[in-house]
Amino acid sequence: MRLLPFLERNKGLFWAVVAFILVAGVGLLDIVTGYELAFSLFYLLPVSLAAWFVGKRFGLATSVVSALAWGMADLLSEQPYSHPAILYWNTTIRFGVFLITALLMSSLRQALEREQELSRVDNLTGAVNRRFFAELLQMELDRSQRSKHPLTLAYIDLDNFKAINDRLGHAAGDQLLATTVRQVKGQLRKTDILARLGGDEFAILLPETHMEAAKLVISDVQAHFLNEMHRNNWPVTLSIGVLTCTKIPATTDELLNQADALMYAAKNQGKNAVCYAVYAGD
Ligand SMILES: Nc1nc2c(ncn2[C@@H]2O[C@H](COP(=O)(O)OP(=O)(O)OP(=O)(O)O)[C@@H](O)[C@H]2O)c(=O)[nH]1
Repeated sequence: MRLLPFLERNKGLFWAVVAFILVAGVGLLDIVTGYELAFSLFYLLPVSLAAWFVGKRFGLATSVVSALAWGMADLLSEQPYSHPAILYWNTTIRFGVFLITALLMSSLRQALEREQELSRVDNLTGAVNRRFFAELLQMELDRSQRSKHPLTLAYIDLDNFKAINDRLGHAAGDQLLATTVRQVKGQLRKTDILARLGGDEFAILLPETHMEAAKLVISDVQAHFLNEMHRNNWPVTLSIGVLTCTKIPATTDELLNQADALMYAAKNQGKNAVCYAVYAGD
């Protein structure tokens, strides 16, 4: 099991409490052991946890509390200083170190989140990419297995898309692909997932959806898409294979391959068509 995703399962409140307990624990140890033993490093743990798991603001608050706890430990240890201001100076410097740590941790976290987001979506259209779609599909298959509810997968391929590239240029083709995603997304629920599988191929995952409900969605998708193509004078249609699973296939590939085969059946019917089937196991 990977450690970070495992730790991420806990809520912010949990980490806020952990950070608070750690600061209090380290502060107490610092007081009990006196000024000879250094504990600076251990304050960095709650500061880092707070900034990473809860957020920048809580990281900053933990930095203040940690610097104060350390200052308090110094004060109570009655360590002799050549000037009383030294205690305040040291506390400020420690706060600075904690602050920098908290800011670095929260920036790192934000960069990681941005990176994850970018690795999950297709740059051109903003739809989920193939790799992340496979992960989401697996999660939905598992959920469907538990709930015994059906799910539906639609495999979509644009018809005659190459002609747009050839006639109007690649940029127009790109625009058409982005428009496709916008149009299709507009007809879906928040829980449905639209992915660009590559080139001019897309997939829609409709969780908790049986065939009759899927037919309504697909018919809306098709109607809005064709309307938009007509408006732009783009002679492009959709070939769609729609597979509803009442039993859960062993792998996501099996599901995708069967939906792909249905899409090809629709193409072979002369394009601009939809083929439906139910996956009920072998
Ligand atoms: N503009 C653009 N074109 C792309 C992109 N990715 C793939 N393509 C082109 O999309 C075309 C897809 O090929 P096909 O599916 O065979 O073309 P088609 O005309 O739709 O063929 P049918 O599906 O048989 O109707 C190829 O010409 C690719 O070069 C992209 O990101 N942008």
